[in-house]
Amino acid sequence: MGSETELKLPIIDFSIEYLESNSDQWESVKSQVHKALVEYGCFEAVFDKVPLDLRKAIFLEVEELFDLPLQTKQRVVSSKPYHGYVGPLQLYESMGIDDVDVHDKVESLIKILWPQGKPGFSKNLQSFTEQVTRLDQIIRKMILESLGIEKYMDEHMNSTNYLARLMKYQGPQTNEAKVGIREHTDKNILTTLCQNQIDGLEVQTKSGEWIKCKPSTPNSFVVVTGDTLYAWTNGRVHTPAHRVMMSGNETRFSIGLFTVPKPGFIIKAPDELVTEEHPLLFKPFVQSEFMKFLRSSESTKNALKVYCGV
Ligand SMILES: O=C(O)CCC(=O)C(=O)O
Ligand SMILES: [Fe+2]
Repeated sequence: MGSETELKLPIIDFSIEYLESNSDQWESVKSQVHKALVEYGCFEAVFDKVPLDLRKAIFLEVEELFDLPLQTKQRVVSSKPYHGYVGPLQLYESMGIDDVDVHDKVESLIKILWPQGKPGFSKNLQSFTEQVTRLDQIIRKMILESLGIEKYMDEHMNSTNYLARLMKYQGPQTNEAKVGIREHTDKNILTTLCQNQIDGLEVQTKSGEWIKCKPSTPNSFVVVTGDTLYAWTNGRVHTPAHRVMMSGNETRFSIGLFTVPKPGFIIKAPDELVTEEHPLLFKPFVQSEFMKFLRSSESTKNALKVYCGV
């Protein structure tokens, strides 16, 4: 019998003591990031700056959070889609935490869920966020450098906020795969995902095959680009469709850190990336307005093109 080779995401190692700009290591990792994002819009990042006991602790706390009564979770509301509490849907529920890198914002959310406070969770979430935002910033710096648009670095870095989303997917109690979160592209800039030991994330290649993500180390994260990065780079990086498929009995938890443009910030491809060979793909747009459009439109497929395609 011929054995099918399983498709795998590129694996990029960021576990280097000092990943300094301009060092040989930096240049090597940068070119791997560039290649992976052009080809897949996605890769596995090995990053050992989040200690494993911190990961373990935070996932236990995420589990506790979802075990709170539904009425308590539903107190976390937001007018923005996928911010605040979402669910419970068939297998899925999630809790969005806006500005997760801003201590007071996190504290006020925790007060809603645990009026008596939850110091362990607050501290762990802060340490986790500090490290994962570092990884996000290294990757974004590498993206801008590899596209030759370093002059926009400060403007770009200052134009974003961080949303964290804690997610729970119930096992469907059958070996038949069931949809946990349906196929979509992310609408933000960059997403960094980490999961408990239960797999389920699948990423589609440009040729339409699905890659089942099986993180190769306990220190792994999956990094996915969003439509806004695709638009801002005028199509230089791919933005992949992805979904979560669940089977079996076990519950999957994941944490996503989403880099989101600040409300009102105009996404406009740098002149350097608009050429005869690469004509402008999207008119300048405000991501928060696009999100409102998405909410009112029927289909999310090619939504950005429908909204502001040239
Ligand atoms: O849970 C995951 O691993 C993926 C979640 C996801 O794709 C999303 O929230 O946009
Ligand atoms: Fe996603």
